[in-house]
Amino acid sequence: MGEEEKVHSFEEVVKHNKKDDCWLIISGKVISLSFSFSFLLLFFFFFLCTNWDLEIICLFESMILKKIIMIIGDVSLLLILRVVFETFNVYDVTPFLEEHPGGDEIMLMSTGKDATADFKDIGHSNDAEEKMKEFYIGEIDASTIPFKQQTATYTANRDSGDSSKILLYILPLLIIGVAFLLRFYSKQE
Ligand code: HEM
Repeated sequence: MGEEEKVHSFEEVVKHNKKDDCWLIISGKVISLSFSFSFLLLFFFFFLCTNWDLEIICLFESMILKKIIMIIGDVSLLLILRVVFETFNVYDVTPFLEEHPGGDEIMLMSTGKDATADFKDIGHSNDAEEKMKEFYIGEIDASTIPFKQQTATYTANRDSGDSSKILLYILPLLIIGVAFLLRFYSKQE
């Protein structure tokens, strides 16, 4: 690894697209915790429902319904802290071009964009993933990725972002909707 590990801009990375200077962007996994405000709100909603004796929110007469609401509250507590694991790593593969079993041309074609899909589609072995580490020179600053690149070539990342958005916003709304339905029916009983 010739370079010092650092955060690179997208603009800088795409310039390294030649045989004697070749950098690749491949996403990797790091474990970090992120805080979900919507699940915190959800937890407080169910906490109040089950623990406070307020007439307006404590309308669940049935014990089974109360238990269900308590479980949903506990699950939302667990989801307040989310594990996020995606980072865009930069690799200086210049010294490896000649010896790459797939050839140098294919590597050069993967420069200037997110090469994660290219790398994964080949079905590289664990040894290849170990080898990658030798060429790691830092991460890419996500805010420097142009919008077009983010939508066109950062598909894998965008998809995982969409699914986490569904989990973060639609799921709490659905759960609250179900809670109100349960409350409505338990009132009628
Ligand atoms: C740091 C980046 C990369 C490293 C360290 C790497 C390493 C390797 C290694 C060790 C192999 C031998 C087979 C294996 O062990 O899986 C291989 C094969 C191959 N790689 Fe890569 N590779 C990298 C990036 C890429 C990229 C971006 C492409 C673009 C599509 C690519 C395409 C191929 C192909 C086509 C083969 C041949 C597969 C075969 O013949 O079955 N590689 N690579």
